Amino acid sequence: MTPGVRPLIAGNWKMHGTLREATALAEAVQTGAKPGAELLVCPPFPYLVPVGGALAKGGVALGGQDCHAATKGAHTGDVAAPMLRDVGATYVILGHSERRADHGETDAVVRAKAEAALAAGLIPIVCVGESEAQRLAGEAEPVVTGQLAGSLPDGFAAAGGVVAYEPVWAIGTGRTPTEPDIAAIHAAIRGNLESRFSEAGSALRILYGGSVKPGNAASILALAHVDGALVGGASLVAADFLAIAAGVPAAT
Ligand SMILES: O=C[C@H](O)COP(=O)(O)O
Repeated sequence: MTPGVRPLIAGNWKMHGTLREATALAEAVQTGAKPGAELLVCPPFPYLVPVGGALAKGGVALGGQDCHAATKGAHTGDVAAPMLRDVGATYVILGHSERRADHGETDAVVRAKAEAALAAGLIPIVCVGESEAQRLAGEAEPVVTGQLAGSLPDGFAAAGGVVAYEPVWAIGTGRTPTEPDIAAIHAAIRGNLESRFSEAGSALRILYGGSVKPGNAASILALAHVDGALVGGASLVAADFLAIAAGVPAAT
């Protein structure tokens, strides 16, 4: 955890759930939210408005899982950043490895989307992370710093942008890097952010994602430069998501 930085626990619901399940989950998260970490949920697009309604009492932020780089136009099936802002989202996840893999999103595409998010007043959560082959080849750090260089727009730090480190091989697998390995990559990300954005880079939040569960969250969140978590599967169960948030070190 970075001193003085409010941690962020973000739930990426991916392509899961029904309308009824989404609103019930949002209500349960809001009811159980405790002071401490900032909480964020990112439902599928069709559920943004009802989930936003379920969160109307405040205390839990709403985010999208992607946006287009353009503000409007002939882009069938896509959603523009101003539309997300219009329905109450304040964050948007960008460059998730599933988007990079399923939709061929390059660093340049992610950067363009992040610029659109910033222009719309959304805080981008830009995801980076190495494949298993890259880790085994000892390339995790250069892969991640290369993705940062290509994906982060210049206005990222001024807007309080968030980086999420998600090793691709740890997503949904129940496997995680060792804590020293997580700490090493987060330290490298911090160094990269400071070298590009100077002092502002010291306060940006760096989330860890990849098989975060109630049982491993507290020790991961206690690591230096781990300022929260991007949670997939465990964010679909309110009790688990809230237990992860409860693992944030008390001193922060
Ligand atoms: O965005 C979230 C990540 O992809 C992590 O997913 P997971 O917690 O199911 O491993």
